[in-house]
Amino acid sequence: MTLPKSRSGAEEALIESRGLNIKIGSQTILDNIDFSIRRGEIVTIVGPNGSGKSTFLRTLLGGVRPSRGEIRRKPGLRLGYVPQRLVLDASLPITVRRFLGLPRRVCARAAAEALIAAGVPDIAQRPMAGLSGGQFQRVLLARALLEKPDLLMLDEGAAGLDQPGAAAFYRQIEDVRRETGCAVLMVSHDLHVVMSASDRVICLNGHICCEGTPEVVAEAPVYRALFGEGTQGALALYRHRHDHVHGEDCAHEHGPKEPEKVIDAG
Ligand SMILES: Nc1ncnc2c1ncn2[C@@H]1O[C@H](COP(=O)(O)OP(=O)(O)OP(=O)(O)O)[C@@H](O)[C@H]1O
Repeated sequence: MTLPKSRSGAEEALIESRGLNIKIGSQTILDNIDFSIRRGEIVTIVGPNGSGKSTFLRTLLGGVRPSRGEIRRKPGLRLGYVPQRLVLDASLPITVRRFLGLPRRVCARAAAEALIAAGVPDIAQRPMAGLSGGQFQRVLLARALLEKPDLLMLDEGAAGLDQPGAAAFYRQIEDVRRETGCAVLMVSHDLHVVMSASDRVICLNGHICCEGTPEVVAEAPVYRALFGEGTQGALALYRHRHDHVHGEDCAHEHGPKEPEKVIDAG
């Protein structure tokens, strides 16, 4: 389905979901997800393991069919996707340049530009098997940028990188956003970085627990219940026992009713 033209003149969402419900077998993975993202926004989804983050991205990408609700895309929307993990056969003798041309051939110039935009201009002739974790992630980013995406989606794009590596990766994402104007939707566990690099954060746990600016979400009791206190920027992820009760309007409450101490996110 495509988005209708905006009557208000406000910028249309690139993609949005309304009342989205995803079931796999008899298990409800996601329920009642209302979401939208606009050009130039950086939105991060946080949530404990198994909370439905990847499933949500896959649903937006069209790989998972909603059981209920709808997804609407701006006509002609171009998506770029950096997957959570990609395992290449280490014995496969493939260079970065060749990898970027799979499964669709790309010209040398486009490949070079994508590598520059991803911050690794000099590695085109390097074997994929010899790349560091950070370089590998940037090649995946370059591959997503080849699509010239309106919306770049990253599923834990900085997974496996150390803190400085992850911070540098997210700075690169911000550069890409600034230079191309694309929107960015990312799943991340790097909460300390996320909190500084996002315009908006969505805390997911099968449903949207809270959302808003990083400052607002960091103060929300439900977020604190999920993620606890930070220790030198490395916040522990706790498996969430869903023991909080939402008020009628709490699912989309932007912030706590009473101010609380902001956790140390950084
Ligand atoms: N293809 C599938 N078949 C069965 N169950 C699935 C499938 N895909 C996801 N699930 C289940 O859906 C739930 C959400 O999984 P998902 O990968 O979306 O969570 P996540 O928040 O991205 O987790 P993580 O942080 O560990 O990557 C999990 O309970 C998972 O086991």
